Amino acid sequence: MKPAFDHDVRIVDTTLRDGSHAMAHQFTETQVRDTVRALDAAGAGVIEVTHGDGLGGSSFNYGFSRTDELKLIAAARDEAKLAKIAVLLVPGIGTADDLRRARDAGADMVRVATHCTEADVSPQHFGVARELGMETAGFLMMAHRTPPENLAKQARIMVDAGCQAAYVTDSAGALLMHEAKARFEALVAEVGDEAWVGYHGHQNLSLGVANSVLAYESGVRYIDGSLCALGAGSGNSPTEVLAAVFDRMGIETGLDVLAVTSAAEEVVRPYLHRWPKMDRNAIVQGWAGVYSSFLLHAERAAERYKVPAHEILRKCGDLGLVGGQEDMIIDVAIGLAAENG
Ligand SMILES: CC[C@H](O)CC(=O)C(=O)O
Ligand SMILES: [Mn+2]
Repeated sequence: MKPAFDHDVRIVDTTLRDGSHAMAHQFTETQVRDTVRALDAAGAGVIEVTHGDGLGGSSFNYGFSRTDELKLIAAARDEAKLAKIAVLLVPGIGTADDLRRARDAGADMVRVATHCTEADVSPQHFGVARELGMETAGFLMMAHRTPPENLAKQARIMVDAGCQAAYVTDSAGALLMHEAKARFEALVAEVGDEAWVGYHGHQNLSLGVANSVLAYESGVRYIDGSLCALGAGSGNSPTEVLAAVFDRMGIETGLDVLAVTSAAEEVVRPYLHRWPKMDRNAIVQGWAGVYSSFLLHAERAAERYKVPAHEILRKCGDLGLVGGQEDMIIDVAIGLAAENG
């Protein structure tokens, strides 16, 4: 059953979840409160708050959070007058109990994320979410790595399990426009009568906003963005740009363009240590199809083993590494260091 929402398209802001990768998971409660307040006032419908790798992500493998994510979720719930609060859950990183705790802390929606060919690990979590009365969405990550017809079959598994919005998740920012469109159309044809279709883009090849327009034209109605593009790799489609572009197209997002640009400029920008950008490393991620959240891990390994980060990332692409294999980045760096003598 498709949840109702008030506008032509539901923009889901993930500054405080995907942006956690770019912030090395160091968000403070004050930053979260200020960002939620500004987004909520600007008309954001859904704001996602979690460790970058989802509930339970704070760990040696993915990076420790500065502030307990349940505290951040509760703070977000406290600040949001109208917006729903979403959390991300990767089965195996987060558990059903993590989801129950997030619900108690005030989360209204969960987005269950699996690799694009592994949707069959998600039904349990959709079941728990629906029992808890939460809205649901499903992320099919690294969507460039499987053909449109298979991605649609994976979306079908999620929707049959209780997912209300199945996402084409371009984790590597690798999808060219025709590739993205084929996936949008395949999902809309397969599940569009029962569920919404969503698009989550990364800007590694600078196509997040263009693909968002194509997504809308293909029938996609959940579209992700982040203020200042704050997200993994070169970041996500900037929420403030989506607001402006859809406004020019006459498509109602519920976002006030000037208020959301102020949220980006005056609230988020001052706390950025690095503004996500399309530098060599991020472009290689889009070109070679590498999971965007590998960026900081690869840069750290590059420093430690004295090999260029873009070479590490390219090798990760050649090896076909997927989310959850962050530890392999070290192996790759050690291997390259040995090869380079
Ligand atoms: C599970 C973490 C990951 O960052 C989810 C996501 O945003 C993506 O795959 O792009
Ligand atoms: Mn992402």
